[in-house]
Amino acid sequence: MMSPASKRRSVLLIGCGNMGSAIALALQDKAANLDLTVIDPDEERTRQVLGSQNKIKVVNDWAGLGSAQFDVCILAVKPTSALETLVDAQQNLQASLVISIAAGVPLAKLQQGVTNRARVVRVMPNLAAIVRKAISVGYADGAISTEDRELAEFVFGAIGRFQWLKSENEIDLATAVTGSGPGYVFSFVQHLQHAAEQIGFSKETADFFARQIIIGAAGLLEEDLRSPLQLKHAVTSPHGTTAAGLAEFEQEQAMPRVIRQTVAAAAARAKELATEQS
Ligand SMILES: NC(=O)C1=CN([C@@H]2O[C@H](COP(=O)(O)OP(=O)(O)OC[C@H]3O[C@@H](n4cnc5c(N)ncnc54)[C@H](O)[C@@H]3O)[C@@H](O)[C@H]2O)C=CC1
Ligand SMILES: O=C(O)[C@@H]1CCC=N1
Repeated sequence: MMSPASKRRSVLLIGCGNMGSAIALALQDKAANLDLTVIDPDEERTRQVLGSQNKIKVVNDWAGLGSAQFDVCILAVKPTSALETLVDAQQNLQASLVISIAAGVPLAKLQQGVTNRARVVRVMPNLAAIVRKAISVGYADGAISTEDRELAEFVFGAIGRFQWLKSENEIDLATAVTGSGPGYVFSFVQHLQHAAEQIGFSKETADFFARQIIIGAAGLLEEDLRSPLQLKHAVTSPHGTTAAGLAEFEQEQAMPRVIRQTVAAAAARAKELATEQS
């Protein structure tokens, strides 16, 4: 079998917002064998975000696609319009692997909008796709072919790391961790910045500090083999400043409870989204 990287394929990306644009730009850079078409009603913003130095074709309605057929379709619209959009696209997706990144929209629902139910995959990436450091998780049912699995791995490999999950339930749970996770981290940075301002630093300095702390810590998590716990111990001198700070931060009713409740609330919302769709 030819590897996904060695065969020329056409890709239709539906929806070019935060995630769609990140995926389109990564595919353009990293997957030279893919011919990319993007459809989004906001053509002007789409052209602006994608820039002009590429071969991506942009259209703003289905008529712009004519009778073109695509090997792969990536569905990157809001969950509420996922099925309706797939139905609209159906005539152009007769031979497509369809990959939906819409949070919470069940596989069974997506399958209602396609002609070949065996060729639908759910993937949950995250916003770090913009810098090609996403973690994406995927789920497909047993009917999916090995070739389609490899194709999905290839496409999402362009934006970072990829892992298959064993059940559809897991993809909704992962959405609350990996999909939403960058949002929790940005909230942490935002509040760290505010705290630095409160003890006297200017907004600009506090912003610089808060960002660099995360960038430095992320670099350690990427390059240093120690566990997060070991790294934490390396920062924390006995009776020192970090120990004093962590004594507040790690109180059971403080950060540990907040993180647990945050992830549980997001997971509950992912489940609700699934029922809203069915
Ligand atoms: N933002 C994030 O961090 C993540 C989002 N997701 C999922 O990705 C999907 C997109 O999210 P975002 O990119 O944040 O949303 P967004 O609102 O930034 O982008 C949606 C895009 O779809 C376009 N659109 C609307 N109707 C359309 C149609 N009928 N045909 C083609 N394009 C249409 C809009 O003009 C917009 O550009 C959602 O389903 C979300 O659950 C998944 C992982 C992470
Ligand atoms: O907040 C959301 O619903 C989407 C899914 C994961 C990240 N953003």
